[in-house]
Amino acid sequence: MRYEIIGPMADRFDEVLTPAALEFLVELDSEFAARRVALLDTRRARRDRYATGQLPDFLPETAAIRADPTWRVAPPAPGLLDRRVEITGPPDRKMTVNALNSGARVWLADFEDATSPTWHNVVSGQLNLIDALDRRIDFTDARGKRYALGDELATIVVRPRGWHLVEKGIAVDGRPISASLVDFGLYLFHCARRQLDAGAGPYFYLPKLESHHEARLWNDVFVFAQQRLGLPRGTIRATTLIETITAAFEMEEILYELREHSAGLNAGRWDYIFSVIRNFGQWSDFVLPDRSEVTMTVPFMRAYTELLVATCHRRGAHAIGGMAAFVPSRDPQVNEVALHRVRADKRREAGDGFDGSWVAHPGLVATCREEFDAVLGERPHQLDRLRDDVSVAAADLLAVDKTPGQVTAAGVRANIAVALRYIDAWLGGAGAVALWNLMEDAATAEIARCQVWQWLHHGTPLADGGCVTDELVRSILAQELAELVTGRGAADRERAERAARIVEDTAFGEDLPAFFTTGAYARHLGPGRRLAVSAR
Ligand SMILES: CC(=O)SCCNC(=O)CCNC(=O)[C@H](O)C(C)(C)COP(=O)(O)OP(=O)(O)OC[C@H]1O[C@@H](n2cnc3c(N)ncnc32)[C@H](O)[C@@H]1OP(=O)(O)O
Ligand SMILES: O=CC(=O)O
Ligand SMILES: [Mg+2]
Repeated sequence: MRYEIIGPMADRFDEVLTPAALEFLVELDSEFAARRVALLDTRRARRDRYATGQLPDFLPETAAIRADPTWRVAPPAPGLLDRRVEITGPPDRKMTVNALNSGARVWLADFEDATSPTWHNVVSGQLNLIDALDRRIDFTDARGKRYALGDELATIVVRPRGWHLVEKGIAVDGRPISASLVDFGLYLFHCARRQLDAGAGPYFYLPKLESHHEARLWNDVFVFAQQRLGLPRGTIRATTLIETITAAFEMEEILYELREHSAGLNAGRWDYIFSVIRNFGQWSDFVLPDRSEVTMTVPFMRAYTELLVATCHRRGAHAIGGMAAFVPSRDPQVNEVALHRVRADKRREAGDGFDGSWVAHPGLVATCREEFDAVLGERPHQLDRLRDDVSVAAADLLAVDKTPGQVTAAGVRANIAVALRYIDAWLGGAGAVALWNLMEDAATAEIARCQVWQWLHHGTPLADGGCVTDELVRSILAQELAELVTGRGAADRERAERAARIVEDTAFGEDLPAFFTTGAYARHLGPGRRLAVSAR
């Protein structure tokens, strides 16, 4: 197999893209590429079945795994025992320093939802991780502000991109390589030994899995990679995000597949909501109200998080909470509301038995810590809280029609505005942005554009009169675009127009594309030379 670097080489990229590291990626690709493609086909077939009215259920063929009370996941690895606060964010240079110094126990260095997968972001993110581990990342910015690592740093956990994405910057035999394998492989290759020398290990978060077969693929990747790099089996640890409705039916099986390498499960709420719409959006009893109304306390979300905690603790695995989207604001009143909402979210999670949770911003670390301290005290986790009281049936996970709330004209406009502005930022290289005091990333933007599609598809009535029509959404998009481009130069205006076309293509059409990122990446991001990329 022959590899080729398609992306341009910038300063120090050769330290990441070494011949040995690239050979390792090629080995991973040749071993696992075909299985990845087959699993993506299975995803499509499953979605097609849901389109004909079938609904998911717990799997009969894995009942024995669920019924067997004896198995447990591996004990927590060094640096992952106490995870009461985890901060997330893209591994850009400044945020790497800020996240590691934030006081959180863990930093999720994110190549997925929070990163726009430009070639520069992908390679420089890896470089920043190497530099952070070598303590070579200190710098002074243009304003003269100095960034330097402190003494107490968060444990690094890397989230590679999901199985659906490819990386055009590296071609193997003329085709783009799996983005998951690039992010995982480069980090493991360069940083596993560095992490072990520092008393931790190579740790990962696994995003957007849809089944235990996909967990098995990751486990096989881990076994192969450890053997190839001479790392003892079980060195790698991975927390799996349960952020698709189909994975919620296979939580126990996912832990089982990864049990030698598992570090628990995380309730990835935003992608979870997105996956419900993606899979069942065409059914009228799955129409959701305004995005702001789909909170963690509505019945189908509550069922999923309760099941997640109970499942994890039965198997000795950490249960990690999700992301409240409110970010601090410079406006004191807005800030007070944001902190209050984040506190309520973390209090509920700690009370429900989660062992820790996520924050999006350093200004939220203390709030999350206080709520978990109040429940955990000196204990590093609450794995002993078995939640035998929890009983969740398939119908509870699918009780989307019990979600209270309405669809309003303001909700339609908010979704269009968020989708447009987020995609515009993403095309510009920013994978996470604060919009109207909320953190927006690929997962939250996917909800926004899918809800528009869903409401259009159903001609959903609006609480304030009228209903969602093609005319309405197009006129809102035109207004929002006009507002966005006001005062912009030609290049930025053109980028916003491209973003608007992506919104049209992925939210206003007959069919609902599974992800906006796949098609938008194929057409608009990544290195200049075009490789054939299918928008799966
Ligand atoms: C659905 C999911 O998957 S959730 C997980 C994925 N999403 C994320 O990880 C989003 C993470 N959060 C962020 O990216 C940011 O907080 C944003 C984009 C939402 C807001 O960032 P900003 O607009 O820079 O916020 P703000 O101006 O308040 O930041 C203040 C300081 O905190 C830093 N900061 C903010 N968020 C983070 C973070 N998550 N990690 C590290 N540093 C951060 C900023 O860099 C800035 O640093 P400076 O004072 O040295 O310049
Ligand atoms: O990745 C997290 C989510 O909520 O999506
Ligand atoms: Mg997600």
